[in-house]
Amino acid sequence: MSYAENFLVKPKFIKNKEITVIAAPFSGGQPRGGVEDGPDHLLKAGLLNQVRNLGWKTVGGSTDTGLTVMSFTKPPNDTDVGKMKQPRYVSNATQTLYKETAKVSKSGALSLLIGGDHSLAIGSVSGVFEAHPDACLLWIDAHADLNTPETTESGNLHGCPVSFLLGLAKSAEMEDSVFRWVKPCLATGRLAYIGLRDLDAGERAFIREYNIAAYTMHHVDKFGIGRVVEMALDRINPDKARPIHLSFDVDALDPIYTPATGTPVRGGLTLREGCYICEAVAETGALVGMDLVETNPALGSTDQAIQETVSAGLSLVRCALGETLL
Ligand SMILES: NC(=[NH2+])NCCC[C@H](N)C(=O)O
Ligand SMILES: [Mn+2]
Ligand SMILES: [Mn+2]
Repeated sequence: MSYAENFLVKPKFIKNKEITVIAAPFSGGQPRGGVEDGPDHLLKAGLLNQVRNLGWKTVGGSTDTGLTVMSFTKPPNDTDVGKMKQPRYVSNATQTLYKETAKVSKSGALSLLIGGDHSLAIGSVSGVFEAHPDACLLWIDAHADLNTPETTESGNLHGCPVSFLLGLAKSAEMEDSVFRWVKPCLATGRLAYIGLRDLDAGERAFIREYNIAAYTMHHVDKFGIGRVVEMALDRINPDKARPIHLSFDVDALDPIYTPATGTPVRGGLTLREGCYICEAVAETGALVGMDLVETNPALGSTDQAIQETVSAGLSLVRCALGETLL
């Protein structure tokens, strides 16, 4: 038995332990420069080889090395639509990503998105759910990213992807807008959050109204991460039959571990708690898609801060792919 075969994750919905990495150097969903360099840092730190060393076959991608590096161009005259900032840029980018991700997922491989800001999840989740329509979504984040074009206070679209996926935006802004292509693919009962600690008023109202499974840092303290993950998965995947998409915003972790990110919030998950979530998902064998987003190397105050953020991100990916299973 080879060293790689020794890793025990047994993917239920993925062909031959195949994976394609999609690098999306995109920052249009928020105002801070640098998050577009996240993928490059993660790749230079050895992401592809680390994935391969866990027995995954990196397949497909534009260069047939299992990696697709996307490129995005800013459309001219991208004026605000309602409160939404850079709506055409985000719509074009996420639509392109959606098509790429759907292709990967339909090929039977696991789709791993490295970002880039969290607006990208409009595309990655749409693409994964096209191939796996019965999937559920675990969203690990300090934020709910559940604002609609009406409720957003900042206008930054990285604060809105979940509302698009759920189809919560009701206004004409959505119907006539550049985001017409987004088909709501997610039901409120298939979404769970872990790590929340910075919610806007509109987001809190939606969580209550739709009874969304939302575990804040308070719940993590109260029940411990083990129970929280169990409760979250019981809510969205009670029969354990559904594929799982894991969308991980590095700001879910405490800024002690991931300082180089655009909207850090103190009082977050420890690195071990973040890894535990990923390990618990790996254990199910049901992972079909993962996003690792919001690594912004430009916001690390020292080289060490950047390096720690990148290596924490890599740990999360490896744990989700089975590194620590015995
Ligand atoms: N993906 C993120 N880091 N999102 C932060 C969102 C912050 C805030 N709730 C907003 O809508 O602007
Ligand atoms: Mn966040
Ligand atoms: Mn986020």
